[in-house]
Amino acid sequence: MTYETILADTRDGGVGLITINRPQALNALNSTVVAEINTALDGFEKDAAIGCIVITGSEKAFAAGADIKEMQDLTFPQTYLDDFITAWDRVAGRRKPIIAAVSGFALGGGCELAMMCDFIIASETAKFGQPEIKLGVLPGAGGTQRLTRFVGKAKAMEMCLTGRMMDAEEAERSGLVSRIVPAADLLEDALKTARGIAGMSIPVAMMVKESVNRAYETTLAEGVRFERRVFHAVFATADQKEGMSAFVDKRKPDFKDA
Ligand SMILES: CC(C)=CC(=O)SCCNC(=O)CCNC(=O)[C@H](O)C(C)(C)COP(=O)(O)OP(=O)(O)OC[C@H]1O[C@@H](n2cnc3c(N)ncnc32)[C@H](O)[C@@H]1OP(=O)(O)O
Repeated sequence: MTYETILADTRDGGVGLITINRPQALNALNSTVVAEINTALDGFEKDAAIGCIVITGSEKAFAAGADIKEMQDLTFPQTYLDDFITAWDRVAGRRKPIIAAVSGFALGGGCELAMMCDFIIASETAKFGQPEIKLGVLPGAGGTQRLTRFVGKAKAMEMCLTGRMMDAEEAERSGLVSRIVPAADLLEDALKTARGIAGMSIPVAMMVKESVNRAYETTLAEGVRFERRVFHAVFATADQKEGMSAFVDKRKPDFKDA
């Protein structure tokens, strides 16, 4: 796995890029890769220059799931005592926006990792699926819950019960991915999108992420109340003054993340 910081140019913000790189196993996610992703994310979250993160894989595979060879001999006490898979949840708990740039297979834990990100940009070759049932298990990194929220019960149930894959078009139609781009443009498109987000006020982008995520966790009334409190709070930031002044002055805003 590699990760790098792409520093800000004059207008846009800095982006953290994580590339899953285990080609011999179609980027299957073993515990080392998951630990490396978390280490990279820890660094990006602490780095004030980074405003958005992109996680990607290769053209053939974003990730073909959790590493089956690592899991095959595990016993119940081992999974229970080690709290197997729970380390993956740290991706979903991150505060800075994360984009998944998906080409090729995003299966099992690969699909679950993509769904833990804030949105998915897919190449036209992307294939999503939760095939765990074919291995005699079920999705264990949130797939039954997140897929259902993205695509609804009927499709999620069918995919989890049959292991059928969904292509990029169906995934876009169903609300799993935000956009489809040509495979050759995927990374540049995701990085451009990430740079744009990183060029906003970073604390405000984080508040947007937190507020949208509330929609998944609470009632509409509670969610709207939360949004209203956060909305009032942004008027205490210099970035609100800068953003609105820049609009009135017909110039580009220069956010200070303050
Ligand atoms: C998160 C939790 C709790 C669970 C999971 O994620 S369970 C895993 C879910 N994923 C899968 O079941 C997908 C398994 N992979 C496949 O079905 C196929 O590899 C494929 C359809 C994605 C691609 O098939 P293809 O014929 O193009 O390639 P293969 O020859 O099958 O694979 C190449 C190479 O990669 C190894 N590989 C692929 N996926 C995994 C995986 N998830 N874990 C470990 N290794 C994987 C595959 O064994 C082969 O390696 P060898 O050449 O050494 O046999």
